Amino acid sequence: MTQSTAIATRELTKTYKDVRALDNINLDLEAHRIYGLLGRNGAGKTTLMSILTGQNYPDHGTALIFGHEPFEHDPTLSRICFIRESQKYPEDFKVHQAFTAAAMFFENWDEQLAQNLVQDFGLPTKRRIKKLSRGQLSAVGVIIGMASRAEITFFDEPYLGLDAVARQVFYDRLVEDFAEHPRTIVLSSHLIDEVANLLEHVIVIDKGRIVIDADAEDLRGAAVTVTGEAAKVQEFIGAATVLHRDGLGALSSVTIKTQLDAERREQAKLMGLDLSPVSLQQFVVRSALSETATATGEKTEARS
Ligand SMILES: Nc1ncnc2c1ncn2[C@@H]1O[C@H](COP(=O)(O)OP(=O)(O)OP(=O)(O)O)[C@@H](O)[C@H]1O
Repeated sequence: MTQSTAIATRELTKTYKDVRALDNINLDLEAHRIYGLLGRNGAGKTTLMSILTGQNYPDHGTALIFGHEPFEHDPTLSRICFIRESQKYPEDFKVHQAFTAAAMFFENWDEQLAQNLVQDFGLPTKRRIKKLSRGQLSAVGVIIGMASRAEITFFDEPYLGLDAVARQVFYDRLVEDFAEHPRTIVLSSHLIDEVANLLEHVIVIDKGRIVIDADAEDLRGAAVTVTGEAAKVQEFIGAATVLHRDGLGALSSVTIKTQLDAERREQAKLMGLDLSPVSLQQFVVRSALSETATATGEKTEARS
């Protein structure tokens, strides 16, 4: 753990009866970066975030936030904001009362930012929270998460019900505000391509295990899809790791995990092969599936 480590976990494990929700999680998250926590339904994202925010505790292992275990540790908890998909507010609270309560709790609260976001989202602040639409409720969480300016902010799929325009407002404002006020953001999302440009680092969890923990920049261009005559595709890819394989008659399209240099690209061209980039979403989906297949003894090639 270094000075700039915001979150460190070692052998973090959590089991619910017969479900191993987290299995030996070892992570180091640096301060002042935007992390994507990605994974399928039930992968363990919420469990991990709830332990990191002191709302749950592990069976085994440690989770340190700025060097402290967060569970019932108020000085640490006051540095964290956790916005969940199913965020609960006190019964009968109006929107502006939720903001007032948040302003009292978070010492870096920025009221002007909150007001600007209220305008951006067109949120009726005098309405009772229980009367809000699903998207408006998400907007309340997004505003609290951003205006809190907490040193670590967790957004657990905060966009439920937000339309495409509102989601884009969220992403744009987050990037703008982060540039002026760097902090650690952990964003869990299923909409990987939508958030891809925001993320500096990507953590993918599958069945409670970390399957990818890498800088987003390294993942862009970490795979390529080669399409063309099946025999030539096979000759070109050689022993590269195959993430996905599709075939139609004599044609095949194979996604391989590799960075191609100019020479290899030229070679593909001379062989009449097409090269297409792989989006972060495709890469994550393919890699997670191939990791799962490896772990269960299946052959990736058999999964086309
Ligand atoms: N309180 C609980 N009791 C029993 N099982 C639980 C409990 N909370 C979570 N689980 C199980 O632990 C696993 C991980 O759940 P978790 O909510 O962390 O996943 P997730 O990645 O956040 O999923 P989603 O994307 O669907 O929200 C799942 O199999 C889930 O059913």
